Amino acid sequence: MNIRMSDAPDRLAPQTGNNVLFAFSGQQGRVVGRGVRPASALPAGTAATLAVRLERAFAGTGPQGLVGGALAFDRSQPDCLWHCPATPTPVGAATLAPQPAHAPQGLSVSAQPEPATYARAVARALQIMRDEAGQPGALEKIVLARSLLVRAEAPIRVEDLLARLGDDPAVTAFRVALPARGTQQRWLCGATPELLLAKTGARITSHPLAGSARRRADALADQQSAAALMASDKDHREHALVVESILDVLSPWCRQLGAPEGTRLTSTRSMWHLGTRIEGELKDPETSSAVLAAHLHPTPAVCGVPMARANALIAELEPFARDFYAGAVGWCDARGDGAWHVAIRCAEICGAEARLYAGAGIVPGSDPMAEAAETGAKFGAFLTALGLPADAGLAGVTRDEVR
Ligand SMILES: C=C(O[C@@H]1C=C(C(=O)O)C=C[C@H]1O)C(=O)O
Repeated sequence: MNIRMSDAPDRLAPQTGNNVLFAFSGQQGRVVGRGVRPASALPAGTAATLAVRLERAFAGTGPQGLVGGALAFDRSQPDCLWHCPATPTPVGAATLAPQPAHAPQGLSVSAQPEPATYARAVARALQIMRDEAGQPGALEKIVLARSLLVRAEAPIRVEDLLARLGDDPAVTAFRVALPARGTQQRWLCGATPELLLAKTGARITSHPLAGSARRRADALADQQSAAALMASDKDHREHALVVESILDVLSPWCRQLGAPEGTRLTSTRSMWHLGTRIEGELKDPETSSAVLAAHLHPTPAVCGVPMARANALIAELEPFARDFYAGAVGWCDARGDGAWHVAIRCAEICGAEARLYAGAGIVPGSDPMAEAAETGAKFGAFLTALGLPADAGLAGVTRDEVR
């Protein structure tokens, strides 16, 4: 499908009140859902009840509504979806177009955990892989994340952040209102390069990424970094597990499915990735993109193989709950057409605090401190949007890996 920005329809869903509940801007189009909190919330639930909840929501408001929001990383945790009954309004009334964006002031950054602690968790996962190798159900891949807590002097303005994050044409900038914490409004806000699933009619597309290298300011060094990634056996193994899993999950839903272009290099302003575009045709074009996204996630790009084993170890090895990080964010209309993205390169914003997350896939052959450096590089785009140095996430990573 791959809608070019110029062809992509703008969808605005303003109705009751003008509070933005979700907004997306990228190659899949520009979508803004507005409504009133908490009245516009879809009853929360998990993937098991999503199809029924969507049907009920759209039955109540006719074909013009939009549902959008976030699916939690942990499949047993409730989603956070908003239903915006739409009345078409002229495009331009609400935009995500770049605007003067003011960077937050007086920022402090603390790593949680420190890179060395993160590297020890990676080493532990690698030991488990060695111990289990060859056994049925052995751990083959796990994605471990770390976090940066950024504190500002005053509440962080998500609309300013979004304008800055959307500056890279390779990403989809997003913000999704999350359930409030006490009286504080919470947002998940980010710039994801990874398409989990988009659907138009019977056509579906997924563009998984796995296997990463930091981009370099020097053109030659940048090309060398890309070439090394394309030649890396470890990164191709890490990537292949994701593609296989997505093909396995989608194939029962599809009359045709494939990855005609194979695996290629893809890039954002700060990272190189291995990516594979997957295209398919649904048996039933009425199947909602939200339902398919809920079945697909979390893919081994953010969790691991086998999924349940990796999920349990993530809870044990990471010192924080992922909540909506590494879940899915997106939107769909009454026909189920829409786009869902992997919720990465993002942060939870609550008042004057931003909690940033970044993870890296671990397979046999991974090097713990190199993975800490990779996560450090993945913070770069968000840190830049906050007005911080892109390499602030590399503090505490040993010198060799930062070169
Ligand atoms: C988990 C993240 O990114 C994922 C992991 C990748 C990797 O391990 O190479 C690459 C892209 C994403 O699928 C993240 O950015 O937090």
